[in-house]
Amino acid sequence: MTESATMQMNEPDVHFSTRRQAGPVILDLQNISLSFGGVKALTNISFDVRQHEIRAIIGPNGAGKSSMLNVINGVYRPQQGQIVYRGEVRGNMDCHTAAKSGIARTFQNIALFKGMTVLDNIMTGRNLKMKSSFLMQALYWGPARREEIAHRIKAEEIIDFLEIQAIRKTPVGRLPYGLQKRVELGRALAAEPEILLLDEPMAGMNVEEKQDMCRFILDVNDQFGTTIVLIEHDMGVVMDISDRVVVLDYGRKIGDGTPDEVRCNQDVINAYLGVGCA
Ligand SMILES: Nc1ncnc2c1ncn2[C@@H]1O[C@H](COP(=O)(O)OP(=O)(O)OP(=O)(O)O)[C@@H](O)[C@H]1O
Repeated sequence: MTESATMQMNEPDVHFSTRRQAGPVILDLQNISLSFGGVKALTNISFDVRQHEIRAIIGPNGAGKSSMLNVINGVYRPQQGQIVYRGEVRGNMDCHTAAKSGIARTFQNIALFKGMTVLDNIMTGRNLKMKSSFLMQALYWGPARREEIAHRIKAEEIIDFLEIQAIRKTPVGRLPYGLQKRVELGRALAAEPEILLLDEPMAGMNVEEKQDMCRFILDVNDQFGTTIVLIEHDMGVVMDISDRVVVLDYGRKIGDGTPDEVRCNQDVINAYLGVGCA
């Protein structure tokens, strides 16, 4: 554990302008730079995420938001900088290890098994929690059977929580887009993550679907205590549900603060928002 990280973990709770009580820093991104050949996707980006907060990443197309999520969940390895997670400097971590350590995510384009039912898709989110060997699972024998039942109960709890009982046996490919997004959230929740990364959870949704998704995100945060990092282009949603917002533009950080602070930041207005806070 680094000295600075230790100090951060011991910091008292912080109360943001909105309703939540945020805890100590759980994730600290320090001077992250990432390039793809000559393309600089991220340049010297630093920001932190506190336990139990909802942290938004916003910015124009190509700003580096998805790349940042991919750095956090180990898909991309930055050429520079370091990540401190739960007080420890994280070495080279692949996405499997990141998932095992409590980081789950959803994707900009839905990544579900379209031919499988809602229940089976959510069950795939339990894979990392399964302890039985492949052989025991194949034979569906003894402990494997008991384990499978326990995982199914957990999946059913998530289905109840997300109010999708009526479609639990429906193949995902037959569902409207908004419900598919909800199932994808369910699959991520099935891993019981400590940090949930949501890449444009409201994209392509109508107003009613967005309201539902907002409610579920707030409920996940509130009832499970899950820390949430989300990318979203709907500024009404971002300003409404986030505790703090980090703003990227051309791979650089141009703003960081509460929704009110970011809304009134002239660099952010010029690069992205267009209109001020007056
Ligand atoms: N795998 C990759 N290979 C090469 N270039 C990439 C790769 N991934 C991202 N980039 C480039 O990095 C930059 C940042 O892209 P990124 O997708 O992170 O932005 P974004 O803010 O998420 O954009 P959007 O809002 O459009 O999803 C862009 O110039 C993009 O073309």
